[in-house]
Amino acid sequence: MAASFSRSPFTPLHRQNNCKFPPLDPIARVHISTTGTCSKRRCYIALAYVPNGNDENAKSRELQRSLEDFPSETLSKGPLSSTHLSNKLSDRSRLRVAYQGVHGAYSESAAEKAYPNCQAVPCEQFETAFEAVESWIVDRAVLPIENSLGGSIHRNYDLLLRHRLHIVGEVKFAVRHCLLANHGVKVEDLKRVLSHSQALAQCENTLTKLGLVREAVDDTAGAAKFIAFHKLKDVGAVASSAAASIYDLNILAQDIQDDSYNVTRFLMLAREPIIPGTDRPFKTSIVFSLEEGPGVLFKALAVFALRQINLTKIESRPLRNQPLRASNDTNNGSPKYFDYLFYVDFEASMADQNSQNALRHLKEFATFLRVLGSYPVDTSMI
Ligand SMILES: O=C(O)C(=O)C[C@]1(C(=O)O)C=C[C@@H](O)C=C1
Repeated sequence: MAASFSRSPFTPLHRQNNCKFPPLDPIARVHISTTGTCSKRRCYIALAYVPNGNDENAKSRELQRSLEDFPSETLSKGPLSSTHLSNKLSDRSRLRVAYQGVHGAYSESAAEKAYPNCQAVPCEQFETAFEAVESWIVDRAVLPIENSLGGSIHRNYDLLLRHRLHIVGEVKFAVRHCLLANHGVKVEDLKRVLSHSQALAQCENTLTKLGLVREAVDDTAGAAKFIAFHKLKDVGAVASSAAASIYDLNILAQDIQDDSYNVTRFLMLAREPIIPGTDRPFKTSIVFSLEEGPGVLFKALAVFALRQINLTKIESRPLRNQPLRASNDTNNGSPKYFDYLFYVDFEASMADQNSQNALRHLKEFATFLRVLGSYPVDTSMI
């Protein structure tokens, strides 16, 4: 039987016709529906924060978003005003932090590391976490952006651009994977293994040696929950030791990641940027696009090199919704180029004159430039 995990951003897993997944945890699991038709208990959220950008404005104006399984204190018969919402937020002593996955996911632990004593709020998809912050349902989101073994989480790069949240911090989290199975199941009984695609990639060598068929699902803890609920005897899960105890599974093998140093970097996202400082090491994340032409990327990176600004990450992503561009010597049959967005992290604060000069220089020839955030570097030892 193939695990049927939800791919639709708004369909709760347990509502899928062919999935007998258990009901979701009692703790708020945020489902934001654009149609507003799927909620048991519904609360209408007036979006107090209207992001810039025409698309987003249009979407925000719809205003009616249903929220399922949201704590009753925030449910109201009529639409909530922004005043209601901000009062609710200020009443609360604990920061509400959205993460993707279910209880026991690494992202939950990262959220708790980033914001100790927070109330971690599980979300089905990355996009749901972005929307939960934008619509004031939660205060922050903590989402993975890259891993030392598996590389970039491209989806979150794309969502950073599509949404208007600000990066206000980063947190690095050591990921130690276990092979989990139901009690009484031995390694040799296993035929398949479920986990998040990143987790499967991080355990490539071990899983290949064991000859297990890999199946990607939404998150590691969700995989553990699934095999436990269905009492599967020939399917294992790659997840944390915390997930093993939460879902009462046996740990067949520990530290199965390909390298003992397996670190995921998470971004902390908020509606408002923080004021960049110079009192401690800061990092700045930007995204830009360039004209096509020889040496243009070289020129863009030189604005940092010339000022001795160290780059820590560069990622390119396709520029969506933009037709392919023809080369300069346009004639029929001439080559067409893909357009790219370049995401760059550099080690400097936006409060530094040096950074401001670099970005002013880049703006002279970039076709698009946005600062995603300037935030303290996570210098904690892993
Ligand atoms: O599935 C989880 O437990 C997650 O928190 C997601 C996630 C990811 O998206 O990369 C987070 C950390 C690990 O790298 C593996 C998976």
